[in-house]
Amino acid sequence: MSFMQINDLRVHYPIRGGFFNTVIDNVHAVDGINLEFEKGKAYGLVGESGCGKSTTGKSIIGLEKITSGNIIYEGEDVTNKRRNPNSTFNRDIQMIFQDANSSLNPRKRVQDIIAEPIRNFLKLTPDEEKRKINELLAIVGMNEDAKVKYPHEFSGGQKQRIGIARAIACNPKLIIADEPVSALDLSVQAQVLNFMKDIQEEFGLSYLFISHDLGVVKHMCEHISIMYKGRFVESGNREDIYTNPQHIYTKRLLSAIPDVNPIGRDVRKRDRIKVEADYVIEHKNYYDPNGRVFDLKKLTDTHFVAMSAHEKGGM
Ligand SMILES: Nc1ncnc2c1ncn2[C@@H]1O[C@H](COP(=O)(O)OP(=O)(O)OP(=O)(O)O)[C@@H](O)[C@H]1O
Repeated sequence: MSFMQINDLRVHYPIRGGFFNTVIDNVHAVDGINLEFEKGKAYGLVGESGCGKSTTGKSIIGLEKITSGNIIYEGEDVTNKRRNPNSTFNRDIQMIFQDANSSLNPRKRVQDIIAEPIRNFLKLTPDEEKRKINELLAIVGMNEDAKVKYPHEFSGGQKQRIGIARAIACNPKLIIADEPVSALDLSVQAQVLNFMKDIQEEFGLSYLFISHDLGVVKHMCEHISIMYKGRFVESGNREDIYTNPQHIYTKRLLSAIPDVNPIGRDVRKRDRIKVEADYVIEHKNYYDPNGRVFDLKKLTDTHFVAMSAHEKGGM
């Protein structure tokens, strides 16, 4: 049973121009996506730069204005209530960002950064608040000494842990993690990801994990949506997406993952090209009205959009 549903979400940014600076067009950053969140599950959002991943995350939490669509949280339409700082929705849905530097106030000590949501939502006594902050620091594997320090005194991985401590302070249901590890060294990435998995299990958290890295998403998420130009071209569970991708764009993303095992690399590459080619031949009639079989290399963005629209029954 899902606790939150995102229905036909669209976020369009106006493009202004001309002498009177009027709206001449719109960027369809998010263009009709649907998502459902169940307790304790991790959902991945993958796609190349500019496809609309961050806009999706930010619009869910209320940092971007929604053009149309709605967000239903625990049975209630919260689309126009997301910005209310004291709402249950604001407490239960938290976000962590790629750049921990800019999401932690450099002028505040760690204890005040972590205390922010606690003061807003939990109304604890000063002693209870201290205990809570110590507890949270212990959960994210940090020493109590960290409390009186400022963000610049920590490494990237530690800053991300502080951001996570703040995010989990009020027992959220969902954490939207926008590229949380891509600014970190590989070894630190693994530590933070594993730690995020641990707290997911411990607290029954759900994640919306935004990344351009299919390897990271495979490690973290059981359900994955592949995004292209503001739409989902394919959604499914991890096994389906990685072993039996249906959409050519997914196949292309997967084939772009560097293959670390040299044995059989050429065979795998040939197999991938063959599945792409089969797909193209099978679907040639709707993206090529003349019935021509396209050369894979000549496929353009327009074809991908046409294919995804067709798969949704739109063409
Ligand atoms: N405030 C804005 N005004 C106008 N266009 C915007 C705005 N924010 C984002 N866009 C555009 O919306 C599209 C989606 O941007 P978004 O940041 O969501 O992509 P993304 O998939 O998260 O990319 P990346 O992985 O590079 O962060 C892009 O074309 C971007 O240029």
